[in-house]
Amino acid sequence: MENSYEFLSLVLDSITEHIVAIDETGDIQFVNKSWLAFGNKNACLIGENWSGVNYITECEKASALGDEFASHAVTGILSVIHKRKNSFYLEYPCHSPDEKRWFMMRVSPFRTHGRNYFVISHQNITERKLAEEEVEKLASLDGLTQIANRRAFDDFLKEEWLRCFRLKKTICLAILDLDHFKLLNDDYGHQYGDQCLIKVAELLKEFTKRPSDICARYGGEEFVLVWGNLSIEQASRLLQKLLKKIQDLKISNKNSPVNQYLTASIGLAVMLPNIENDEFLLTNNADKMLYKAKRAGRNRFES
Ligand SMILES: Nc1nc2c(ncn2[C@@H]2O[C@H](COP(=O)(O)OP(=O)(O)OP(=O)(O)O)[C@@H](O)[C@H]2O)c(=O)[nH]1
Repeated sequence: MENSYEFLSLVLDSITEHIVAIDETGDIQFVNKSWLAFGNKNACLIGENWSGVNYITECEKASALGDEFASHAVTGILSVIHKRKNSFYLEYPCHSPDEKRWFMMRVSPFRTHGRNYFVISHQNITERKLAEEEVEKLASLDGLTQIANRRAFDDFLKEEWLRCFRLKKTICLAILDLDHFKLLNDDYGHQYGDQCLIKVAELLKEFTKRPSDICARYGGEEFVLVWGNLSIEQASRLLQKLLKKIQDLKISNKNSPVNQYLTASIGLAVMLPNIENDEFLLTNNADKMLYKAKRAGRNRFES
C-alpha cells in the first residue's frame, strides 16, 4: 500500500506547498491538491485543465505581460533543466487585492524510467516576509519620534542626491535645531522634553509628504529635512511656515530669551548635484547656515 500511486498522491495532496511536476520540455505531468486549490481561488488560467499545459510557456506569457518574477522563474527552471544548476529557488511577491503574500519557489530535478523530471514547489513565506519588513521598519525609525533615524536618512539622501543628479534638479536640505532646549528640559523635565520632540516630529511630517521628501531625527534636539526637486524659493516659503507652526504649537519654554514658547533655528542649503559637489557638502553648508541662524538671534532660518 505504502508504495502505491494512490498512497503517494494522497501524501502529496495533504501538504500545504503547491507542487507541480514537469518534464524536460516544461509539460505538466502532475499537480497536487494545494496547487489546484490555489489556482482556483486566485482565478489562475490553468486549473483542473492542467494536462497538456506547458508550465514554462505559461511563465513566459506572464513575463511578456511585465511580470519580472515570471521571467526569473523561467531562467531558473531552464538552468536546472539544462543542468547549469542543481536546483533553483526564488522568493516572489504574489499579493492579492486584500492581503500581502510572498512565496518561495523551488525547482529540483529527479530521474525515473530514463527520463528527467522537475518538481516545482511554491511555499507560502508571508509570515517570515512580514516579520522581516517589520524589523526593517524598526531599524530605520527613531524610537522616540517614530520618524526616520539618521541611518535611514543617510540612505535616503544618497538616493535622492543621485536622482536629482540624473534629472538635473536642485535638492534642498535643512537642519533644524530647537532653541534653548536645555532650558526647557531643566524647567519642565526630560519627559516633557520628549513629548515636545514627538510634537515637532509630527509637524515635520506635514512638510515632507512627497516621495522625494524626508524628515528625520538627526540626533538629540536636531532634525533634518530634505526636498528633492525643489527650488530655494519654495523651500524658503516652507521654512517660514514651519517656523510659525512650531511657535503655534505653544510649547512653553518660559526661560528662553527668544520667546516664551519653543522656537527653532534652521540652516538651509540648496545644490544642483554635479560631479564637483556631493551630499556631504550640502549637509555641511546647511550646518554652517544653522550656526549663522543661531548667532543671528535664533527663531529664524538662514540660507
Ligand atoms: N528630553 C529630551 N532632551 C534631549 C534629548 N536629546 C537631547 N536632549 C537635550 O537637548 C539639550 C540640547 O542642549 P544644547 O545642545 O545645549 O542646546 P540648546 O539648549 O537647545 O541651545 P541652542 O541649541 O544653542 O539654542 C540638552 O539638554 C539635551 O539633554 C531627548 O531625546 N529628549
